[in-house]
Amino acid sequence: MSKVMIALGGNALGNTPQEQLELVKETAVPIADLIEEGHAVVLAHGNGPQVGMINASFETSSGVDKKISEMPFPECSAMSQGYIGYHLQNALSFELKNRGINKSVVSVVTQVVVDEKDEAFENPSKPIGGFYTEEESKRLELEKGYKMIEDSGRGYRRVVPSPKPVDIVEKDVIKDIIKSGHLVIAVGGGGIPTIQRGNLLTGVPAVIDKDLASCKLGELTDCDTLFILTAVEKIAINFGKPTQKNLDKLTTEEARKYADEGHFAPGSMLPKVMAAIDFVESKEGRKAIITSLENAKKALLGETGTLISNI
Ligand SMILES: Nc1ncnc2c1ncn2[C@@H]1O[C@H](COP(=O)(O)OP(=O)(O)O)[C@@H](O)[C@H]1O
Ligand SMILES: NC(=O)OP(=O)(O)O
Repeated sequence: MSKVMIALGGNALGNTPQEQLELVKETAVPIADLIEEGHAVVLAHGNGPQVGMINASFETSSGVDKKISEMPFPECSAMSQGYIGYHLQNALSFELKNRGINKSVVSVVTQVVVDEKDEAFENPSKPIGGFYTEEESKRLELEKGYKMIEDSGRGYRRVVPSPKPVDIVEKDVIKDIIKSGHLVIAVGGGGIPTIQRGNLLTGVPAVIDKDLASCKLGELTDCDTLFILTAVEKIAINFGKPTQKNLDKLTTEEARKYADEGHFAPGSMLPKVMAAIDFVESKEGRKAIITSLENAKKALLGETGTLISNI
């Protein structure tokens, strides 16, 4: 049995709180399957759509009603961890109880240390919030000073800095929860990005990539498998072209070569592949699997998904 660090992608959560509350019931099933089979699981999730929505809502409301204040970005990250964690806890507890599995599910509001000199602060690249037309995007750039980019043919989105995770502040308590046999949800949305000066931790306006933060948490909690669950069953070269070829297995050297050749889109698949490479190379014997949520069980048995491994 393995110890699995799961990074849950956007399709596990949907785009609105109402959609999310329904979707997490399905999301809980493959996760409970893994637990039922005896695997130890640590769970992380994204927050791009959610943190963007929370921040934009406060900005808009505070412009209309002066009794509503603007919400600083790190607090928006904390709120996103809170409500996503609440939905996941609720759905997972239900699914586990129905199977007679006696485990509590708990979310840890997680702060992740970043380097204040990380060059990502000068180069916003992480898409958040909803999708806009080109016209709306130009207006948002002018009116709100947002930086907007076109996101993989899906429309325009706001981008914010995405520094690399350096350390996880709550790592010891997360390890204790795992040791106690309960299910922990941590580094939600990549964690709240935090600058550390001595004992003082200060949140900063940014969004850490959840796949990179999951890689860091998987290393710190000594997981043997990093499981990146997204919308595709396998990763591909020549993605979206007539020559697309899905990949079953690749070494970190092959993965790096394909990444250098530009096969993985920067705002979406590239960070997943980079997180997988980092995780596999962090300790001999570690492996990473990228697949879809519904294929999680089969992928862990080696029947589908893309396996990144040097064994
Ligand atoms: N080479 C590739 N192989 C497979 N999928 C790719 C590739 N390049 C880009 N993608 C896209 O990346 C998406 C996953 O990224 P994203 O939607 O940002 O992830 P998340 O599930 O974490 O929200 C896939 O659904 C697919 O559309
Ligand atoms: N924080 C983060 O990586 O979120 P998404 O996976 O939703 O982009």
